Amino acid sequence: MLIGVPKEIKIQESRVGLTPASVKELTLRGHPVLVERNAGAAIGLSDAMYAASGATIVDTAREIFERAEMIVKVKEPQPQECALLRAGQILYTYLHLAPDPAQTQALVESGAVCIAYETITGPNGGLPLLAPMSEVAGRMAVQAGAAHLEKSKGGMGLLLGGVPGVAPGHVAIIGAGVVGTNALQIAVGMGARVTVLDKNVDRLRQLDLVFGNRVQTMYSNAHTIEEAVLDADLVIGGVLVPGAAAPRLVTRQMVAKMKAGAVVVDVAIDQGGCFETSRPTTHEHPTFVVDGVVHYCVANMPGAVARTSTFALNNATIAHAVALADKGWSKALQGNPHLKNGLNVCQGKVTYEAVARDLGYDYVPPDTLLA
Ligand SMILES: NC(=O)C1=CN([C@@H]2O[C@H](COP(=O)(O)OP(=O)(O)OC[C@H]3O[C@@H](n4cnc5c(N)ncnc54)[C@H](O)[C@@H]3O)[C@@H](O)[C@H]2O)C=CC1
Ligand SMILES: CC(=O)C(=O)O
Ligand SMILES: [Mg+2]
Repeated sequence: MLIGVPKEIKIQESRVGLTPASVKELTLRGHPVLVERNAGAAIGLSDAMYAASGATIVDTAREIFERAEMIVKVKEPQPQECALLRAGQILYTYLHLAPDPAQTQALVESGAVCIAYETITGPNGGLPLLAPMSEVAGRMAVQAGAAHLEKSKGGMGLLLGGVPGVAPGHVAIIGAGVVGTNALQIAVGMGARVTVLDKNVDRLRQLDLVFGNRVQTMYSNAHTIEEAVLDADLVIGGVLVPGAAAPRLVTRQMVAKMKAGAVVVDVAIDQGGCFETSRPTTHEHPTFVVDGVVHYCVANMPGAVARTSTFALNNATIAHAVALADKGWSKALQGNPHLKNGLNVCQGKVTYEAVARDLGYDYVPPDTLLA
């Protein structure tokens, strides 16, 4: 199968869909790979490294989209990329469709076979192709939050870990999944006081066993969320209902009552965000202020540490890329129910139930499209 890797074009996005090592996995199995010139140059992955792994370097994304049978990317296709997709072509990347009707419409119209990293499941549960980026974003969330608590960034002028004789800041983390757990690790490491909320009590139990009295665990409901958010200096949103738009758990009224100069980092923004006041921002302009509260809502946080993120992502994506290339999409999906859960749009149909429900499409089960 001919595979294509265009250079990412989202603002300040330097990750790349395949590393040279991943390219080699594919070329060694007889699958030719086209890589756009300079696709990995910004993170030290040169065209020469790709060529040494057997890739052919091509000058334009247009040529890659025209020729490749499978496109491997990182971020959701931007409008000019959607316009280049072809019927029957495989698109293997993050999509985050539920909060993005325009992209969904474009993918439906393309007729392409669109497999979303973020809804592929794992044999032990969880979302193994989302997890590495959630690890990155969860760790970064505390870093970003701490930086924006500084006066020069609009915050209240608070050092998260405190100093001897002065109390540390309070970090409230909503969602105790991969983002939440990684944020918690860093916040505890920095010496902050930490509260973590989730609806999944088993998850809270596990964190309690590991972190003991260094974190306070709370069952998540409207009451506990309000209590935690109003007392917090930094609130991190990391909730997820897989594939669906994020629940708006922190209301505009709660934000209005937060401390002046507090910071919220809405990691769940790529699924629409869990603060009513959130809207997506970019690494170029990462924050805005509502009612005196600094909002950091960057939808591609791992793009800021693109080198680490690219290697971590490829560790999780390459096995399915190889299966898709070896078997073709239909056989690969028939042979693996977890990969099948990644199919969001296929040949003009919406094949992921939560996306169909949130955006008002008819849901077509993937099995009806597998030959
Ligand atoms: N902005 C960015 O750059 C990035 C964003 N993300 C996003 O972060 C979000 C979280 O991802 P993961 O941690 O991997 O998901 P996860 O599935 O590991 O964890 C989500 C947690 O949210 C909890 N949850 C669901 N409803 C809740 C509620 N009402 N109250 C409290 N907790 C609730 C679940 O029980 C689960 O423990 C996703 O939307 C993901 O796409 C991930 C990576 C990068
Ligand atoms: C998960 C995601 O959206 C990202 O890594 O940008
Ligand atoms: Mg994102």
